[in-house]
Amino acid sequence: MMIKTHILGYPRMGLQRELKLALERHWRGEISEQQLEQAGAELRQRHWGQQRDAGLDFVTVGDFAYYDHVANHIQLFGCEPARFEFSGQESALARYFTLARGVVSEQITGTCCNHAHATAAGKPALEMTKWFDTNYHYLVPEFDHATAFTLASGRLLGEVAEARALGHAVKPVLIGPLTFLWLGKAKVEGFDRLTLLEQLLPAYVDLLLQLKAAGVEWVQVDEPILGLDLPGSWVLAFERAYHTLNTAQVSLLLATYFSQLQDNLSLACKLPVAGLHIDAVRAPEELQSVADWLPGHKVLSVGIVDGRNIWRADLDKALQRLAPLVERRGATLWLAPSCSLLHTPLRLCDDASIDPELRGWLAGASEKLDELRVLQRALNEGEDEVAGALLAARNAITARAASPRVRNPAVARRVAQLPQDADRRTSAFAVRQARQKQRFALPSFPTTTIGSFPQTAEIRAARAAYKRKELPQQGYEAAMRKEIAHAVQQQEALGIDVLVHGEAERNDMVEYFGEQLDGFAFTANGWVQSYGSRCVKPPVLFGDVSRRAPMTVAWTAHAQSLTDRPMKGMLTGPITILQWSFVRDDQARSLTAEQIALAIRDEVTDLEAAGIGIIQIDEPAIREGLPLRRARWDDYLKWAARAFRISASGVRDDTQVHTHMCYSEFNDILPELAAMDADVITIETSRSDMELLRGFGAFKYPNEIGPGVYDIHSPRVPTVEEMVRLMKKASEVIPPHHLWVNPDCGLKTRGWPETQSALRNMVEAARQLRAASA
Ligand SMILES: CN1c2c(nc(N)[nH]c2=O)NC[C@@H]1CNc1ccc(C(=O)N[C@@H](CCC(=O)N[C@@H](CCC(=O)N[C@@H](CCC(=O)O)C(=O)O)C(=O)O)C(=O)O)cc1
Ligand SMILES: N[C@@H](CCS)C(=O)O
Ligand SMILES: [Zn+2]
Repeated sequence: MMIKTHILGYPRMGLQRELKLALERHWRGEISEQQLEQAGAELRQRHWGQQRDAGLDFVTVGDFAYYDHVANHIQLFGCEPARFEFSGQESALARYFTLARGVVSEQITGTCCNHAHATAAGKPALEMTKWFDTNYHYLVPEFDHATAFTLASGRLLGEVAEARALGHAVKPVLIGPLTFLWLGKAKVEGFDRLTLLEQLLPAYVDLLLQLKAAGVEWVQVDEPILGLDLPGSWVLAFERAYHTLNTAQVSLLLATYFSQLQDNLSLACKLPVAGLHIDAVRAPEELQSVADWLPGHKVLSVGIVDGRNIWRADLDKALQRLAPLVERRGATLWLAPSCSLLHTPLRLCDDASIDPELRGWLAGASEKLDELRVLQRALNEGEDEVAGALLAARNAITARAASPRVRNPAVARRVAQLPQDADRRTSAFAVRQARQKQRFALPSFPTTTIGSFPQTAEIRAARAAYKRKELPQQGYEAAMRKEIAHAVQQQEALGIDVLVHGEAERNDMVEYFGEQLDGFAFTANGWVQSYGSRCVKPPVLFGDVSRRAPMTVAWTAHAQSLTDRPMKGMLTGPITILQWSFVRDDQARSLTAEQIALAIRDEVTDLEAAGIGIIQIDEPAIREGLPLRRARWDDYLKWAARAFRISASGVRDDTQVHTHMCYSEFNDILPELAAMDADVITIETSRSDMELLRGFGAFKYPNEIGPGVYDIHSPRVPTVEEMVRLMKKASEVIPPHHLWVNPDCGLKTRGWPETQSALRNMVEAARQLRAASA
């Protein structure tokens, strides 16, 4: 009996973000396609080597992407949207980057977010959206009646050959046909993309046959949508689809992850595939049922190591859970992380920013490979053979559980003693609104921005020099104050009503707060891809959270001292901090959220005491945190809204609380957004042409709203007319005296030239709206 190990996918960027650097150099024209391909090949080779060295039975091929793996499938199956009008002369890689980044017709110099969403005469990139409940964004395939599929790219087969030439046993990974169609978007209203399945399947069969001819035995086919509440027609389509794929006679490992199979469990077990992978971390309760239902000759791949978090695995517990399966299934049992390791940092064991004690509690992707190896050897050779490794893991788990660093009795007391009404403002919105109108005397259609201004190369370089200790603290702070003064001066010159300090001092909105809160640690190289070449370093939330000292007050008060206009304090909310961090798994997320909320509440009240009258608490990740299964929504939304209210409710009636949300659909959670009771909500709406606001109007959203009037993802400067048009559209569904005028989101990925021009037009649009409504 030999139990096998494998992974569903591995991080792509490299420890020093080598792929990001190579990509951005290529986009700037500094290195050729060939040089970029060379950098990609080196990373793949290194990462496959790590998988082999860890004793995995296969290396996984097809998880690598120069931008996004969904985009890879668009090329693989030849369904690049016709609207890009490729001439046929472009290289495949050039077309790929055009899909990903669009074509900007008006080239404006300055930093760019690397992704052009909407351009007037250029070609908008494919839309980006969240990959299930992660902070990874994929490129959305576009489907219509004319979409056709064919096996069009040799890249995957090329990578398979590359890995085999290096002597690896290879298991390619594909997104399954149903998940691929589900993730796409119908370009024509009413078009049912499921109708494309029959045409898509032959392309998959073609590919599987070629993989087989290339010597491949197993292919992993990811169908994570089996963990969603699917319409009946999609559920029914699975059987048909997999009967067709089975004709290629390759062993298929159907991979599900992130959620519970529930109603789809027996379907997943019955499909004509050779094996099934399940996420035993997110759905531990289903392991037994799957083991019962899955025929004994099929492989059961158990996702036993958490692929979504960075805690060292409890190997004793894992072995206990696996023991009955080993007895029953023997060699048809495989072990794996719960999902692709794309969502974890590559390596943490030697990260210089984390102290050795804490480091011993963590496992990045490469350490998770080692955990799999220990489990495999314990089961195949006996626990004695890995007694040392098991003991080390046990000691780490015990040390973490017993560590005084994890518990702070003062935090526990404060949470326990929190009055029930700590999440309520003193007065109802109407009373607050009247007091705030009196205090700020803002014009109708007041203008503001969402917080960040361009993170220029100079800002990043100053921070890098400060971190390397080449620039003393004083020098760094002086440089940031200069940036703030510049931002204030720009906004005053433009005539914006409510100013922001610009967030120059923040590396990332979540990492910045994590660095300043007790209970968090932060990494030097714990990068995780967010989209394309953009990465984040999620902080590690390991213990009870509390605020050591005010975090933003000095910067905000300084900014306020430079202007007579209201300066908006800028904070990140508890749910977004929770969602974009690696969070402790030893207590409920709701409790952790409450602790963060209290820390933010202290900052809010300190800002108020420092004379800041308007405070924004960003919650862009509130929707992303929604459980994938609807039955679990209510519980989450209840505690998430309460955590937000706790953070926001310590202030007077005449202090105005804003919140901001982006990257999401909100219409299905409007009552809960209203229950957050922010005085003003600014939201991303321009890409939906204000359609998103219809829901807010129909629901009679009670408080004030700033619907974004322009998409900040593009350097394109919006015209006054189009912003006036959007606001007029907004006025049809929202009472005009409730409306604010602002961009969709922060401007950190933009350059100053286009920012100035866009905001100038935005202020002029507000002026025209006021004149028209006077
Ligand atoms: C709003 N979004 C965010 C999400 N998640 C977050 N955690 N934060 C977000 O803001 N999710 C949804 C969206 C979209 N996602 C992103 C994610 C990432 C970026 C982005 O621009 N990332 C930057 C890295 C940001 C950062 O941490 N910067 C640091 C380090 C800068 C650096 O690379 N320094 C160099 C030296 C530079 C020099 O010398 O000039 C170095 O250390 O080598 C900092 O500012 O200090 C990225 O580049 O990927 C955007 C949207
Ligand atoms: N205040 C943040 C919100 C991003 S969602 C910013 O402006 O970048
Ligand atoms: Zn935003």
